[in-house]
Amino acid sequence: MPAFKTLDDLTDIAGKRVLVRVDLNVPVTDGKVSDTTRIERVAPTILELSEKGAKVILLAHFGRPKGEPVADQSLSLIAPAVEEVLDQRVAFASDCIGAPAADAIAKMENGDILLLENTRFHKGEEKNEPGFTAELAKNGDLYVNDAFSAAHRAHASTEGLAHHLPAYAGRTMQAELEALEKGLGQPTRPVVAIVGGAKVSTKIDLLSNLVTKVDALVIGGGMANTFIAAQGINVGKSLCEHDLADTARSIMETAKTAGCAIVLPVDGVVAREFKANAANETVDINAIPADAMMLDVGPKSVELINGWIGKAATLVWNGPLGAFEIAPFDKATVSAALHAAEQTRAGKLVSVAGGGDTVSALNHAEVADDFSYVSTAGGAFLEWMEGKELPGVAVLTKG
Ligand SMILES: Nc1ncnc2c1ncn2[C@@H]1O[C@H](COP(=O)(O)OP(=O)(O)OP(=O)(O)O)[C@@H](O)[C@H]1O
Ligand SMILES: O=C(O)[C@H](O)COP(=O)(O)O
Repeated sequence: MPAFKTLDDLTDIAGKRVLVRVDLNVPVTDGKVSDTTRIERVAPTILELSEKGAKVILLAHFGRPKGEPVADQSLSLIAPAVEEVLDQRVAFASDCIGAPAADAIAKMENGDILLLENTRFHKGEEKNEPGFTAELAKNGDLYVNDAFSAAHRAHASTEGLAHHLPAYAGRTMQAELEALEKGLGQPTRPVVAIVGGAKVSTKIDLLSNLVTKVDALVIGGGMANTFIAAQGINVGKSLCEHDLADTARSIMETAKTAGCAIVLPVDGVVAREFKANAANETVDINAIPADAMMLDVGPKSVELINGWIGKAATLVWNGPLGAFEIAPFDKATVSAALHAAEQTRAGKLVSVAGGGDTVSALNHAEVADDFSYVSTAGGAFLEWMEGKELPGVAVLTKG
């Protein structure tokens, strides 16, 4: 375990302004939070600080707004869900720096909770700009980072602030690292990783290292399309990063050298519209129509994937196999989740899954409680798995 200060070291904090970085990047459907797991996980830290009389000021990002305010990425949309989970009033400030933040903080009483607007509405956040970080730091006396799932980002609110204020790990940060170390510190082989989802460009690079650590890498979801296209197969209108074809090919080469099997879909469920119950058909991977998109892996692929889950002693999973939010494109994810849960219950598998939507998919399949461990982190979890130093964790250990 990294040596950092925790909430146990924060005793006399009544009246102190504590900036708490949390991850509120939660799944939203039709404007409503569809999975509150990430909020539930940070609730203990928020409530403990509030009970100790601190003024609890929440910092978070939501989506990828590129340094400009975007209405549907405002944290005001998430605030009601935070209030509901905490069962406490949560005030909201329309900016994370400047007068809106300062005014809202000035009104706080001891124990109050305030949520500041999306940190990514400012370019300085992702650039970890000293000027922006100093503006954020003005609003606090202490800094607590409880956003393990954003700890792979060296941003102002996840890394920079720890250089300005006395810094502490929150309860979830602590618990995630302990649980991952326990479950995956020395994994029993064979280790099978499933990587799917939609964040292709930010996750694909991680795979070249991951294939040297695991025995098989199953690629599904939007991630698979880039690999399929890299083999010269037409993926029609599927989510695909064609300019990452070389990266995909090089990952497959690295995997071959490392003796890691790469498992790609052999069939897919395609549709012309990205919506629930869209007309769909199951096709061979070589027969994706030019005007259609693959929204789920097909039944033959599911059989293949479940076979690999059956062979695994340890399963590491980030990213759904399809667009599980819209029926019937949840079938592959649900089937693999049920199989992994069954193997885990039978004591044959250590199953660790992580990621905002991945957790939501496991909840949808009603098996989250059957997995050995469910992390809130997706990208951060994969980077941890690679053995990479996470900037948001490393900075907390610097004293
Ligand atoms: N074939 C596909 N086409 C389009 N979208 C897909 C496809 N397969 C999965 N997805 C989408 O991927 C999204 C989840 O991907 P993502 O990489 O964000 O996973 P995650 O578990 O949330 O990880 P993280 O916590 O790192 O964000 C879901 O919204 C799902 O609809
Ligand atoms: O959802 C996540 O994995 C974290 O909140 C990080 O989000 P990001 O990939 O947009 O940095």
